[in-house]
Amino acid sequence: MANTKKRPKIDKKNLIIRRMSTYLRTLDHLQNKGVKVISSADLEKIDGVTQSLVRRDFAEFGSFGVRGVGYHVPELREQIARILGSDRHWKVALIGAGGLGSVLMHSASFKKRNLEVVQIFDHAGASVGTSIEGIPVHDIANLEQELDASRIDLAIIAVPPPEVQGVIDRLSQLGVRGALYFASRPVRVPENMVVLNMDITVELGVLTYQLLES
Ligand SMILES: NC(=O)c1ccc[n+]([C@@H]2O[C@H](COP(=O)([O-])OP(=O)(O)OC[C@H]3O[C@@H](n4cnc5c(N)ncnc54)[C@H](O)[C@@H]3O)[C@@H](O)[C@H]2O)c1
Repeated sequence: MANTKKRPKIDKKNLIIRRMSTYLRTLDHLQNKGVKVISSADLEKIDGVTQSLVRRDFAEFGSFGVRGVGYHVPELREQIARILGSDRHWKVALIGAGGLGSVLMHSASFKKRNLEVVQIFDHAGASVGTSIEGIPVHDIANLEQELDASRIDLAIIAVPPPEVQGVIDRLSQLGVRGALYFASRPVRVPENMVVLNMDITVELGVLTYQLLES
């Protein structure tokens, strides 16, 4: 039997932060190109949102921009960076220095958001004893002895899927408050942590939902 239940609109409040992060990426790009002022119409063209949604998103956090003039790029960039916490310095532990971990270490993404990897852990026998971008790779067996929980704000977890939960639980015990992992599987999130997942299968589900709606 066909499901007649109304399908909720996808733009729920929890997506605002995600869009704010997207606007910040755009503003970085515009600032690098020397653009000084933009309108919500410009953001609409670049980020695929409506002008009214841009304005509503900003209104959640205060009043930005000047009516009839638009948004001053450096100022708006600074305001959004402050909202997202990207204006402060975050210390990161990278767990898993294989293919993805190495790519992330060499990418500009961390620097763009003021993230600094200060410790790296992997399995003995893999890259332990080497260093990436000048950061030595430590043995995950010694995590409890060597992870400096007072210095680490969050962890990036790039280990094989079956290993992710164990790593999250150990980080939680050590008092690490946040983690991002990439495996395509759910995890139990400890109460003292914020855990996010980047998974292409999830994004594809969101995309196909939106295609059904459009
Ligand atoms: N979301 C995506 O689009 C995407 C893309 C690529 C990979 N991934 C996921 O990212 C993760 C890493 O993938 P990869 O290609 O870098 O794999 P990889 O096998 O190249 O690297 C994994 C690394 O983790 C280390 N490791 C294994 N168990 C560990 C543990 N308990 N503690 C610390 N280190 C450990 C291994 O020694 C290895 O160096 C996987 O979960 C994979 O599914 C996701």
